[in-house]
Amino acid sequence: MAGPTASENQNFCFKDELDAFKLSLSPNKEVILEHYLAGWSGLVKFLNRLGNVFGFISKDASSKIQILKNFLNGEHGSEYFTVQSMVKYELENNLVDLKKAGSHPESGCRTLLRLHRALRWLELFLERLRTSQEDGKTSVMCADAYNESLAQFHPWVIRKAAGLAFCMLPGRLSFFEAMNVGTPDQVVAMLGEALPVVVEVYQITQDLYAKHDLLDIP
Ligand SMILES: CCCCCCCCCCCCC/C=C/[C@@H](O)[C@H](COP(=O)(O)O)NC(=O)CCCCCCCCCCCCCCC
Repeated sequence: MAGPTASENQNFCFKDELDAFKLSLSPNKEVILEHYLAGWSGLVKFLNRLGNVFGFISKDASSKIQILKNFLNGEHGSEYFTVQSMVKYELENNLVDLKKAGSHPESGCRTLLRLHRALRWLELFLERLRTSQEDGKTSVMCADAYNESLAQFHPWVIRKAAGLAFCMLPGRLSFFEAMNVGTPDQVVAMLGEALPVVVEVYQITQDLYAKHDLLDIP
């Protein structure tokens, strides 16, 4: 795998990507979709830098980001300003398949739920990275975080493919370097600052989805 060139590095810093999640929190603690999606796009950009073996993961994430962007830029875009307004709008207008896939297989609510579940994986993985020792293995941290979160929603074949892809992750130091944040200590400090934001965005969305009984939509 060829590493990123210096000029690519100038355009990328993992901290910026996580900052988008901070921006996604409105003053009254709603989640602004545009910034939430920018956060995800940044993560996908990072994943693409790690190599082609993660292509099937980044493709799926990108297509979900795109579905939501299309709503945001579409005729009813203003209804999609926050995750809260999206849920209200789609539910009030019967735009969500709540029990089984029907006429709205790609609603904003179900699409965002997939990313939301992945955000929990991100939280667990980043926390493991943050507290890892020098000899820690990113592949193990990633697999443990996945098994504790997203895996329960995936069929066997996806779990298998994901497990194989995790083995191709670079070691802890190269991984930190790819983040382009600075020394390992600086990466750890940045993660310590960024993680509470990811946790908060996750929790707000989780509570909202639980309140509307949306956590299991197909
Ligand atoms: C750094 C290693 C990255 C590993 C990413 C871990 C998550 C593994 C997810 C495997 C997903 C495989 C692709 C297919 C998924 C879909 O079946 C499934 C269900 O969708 P459906 O209901 O429409 O069918 N989709 C999903 O669950 C959504 C997955 C979204 C994954 C987003 C992953 C973005 C990764 C960003 C990596 C950033 C790493 C940063 C660390 C410092």
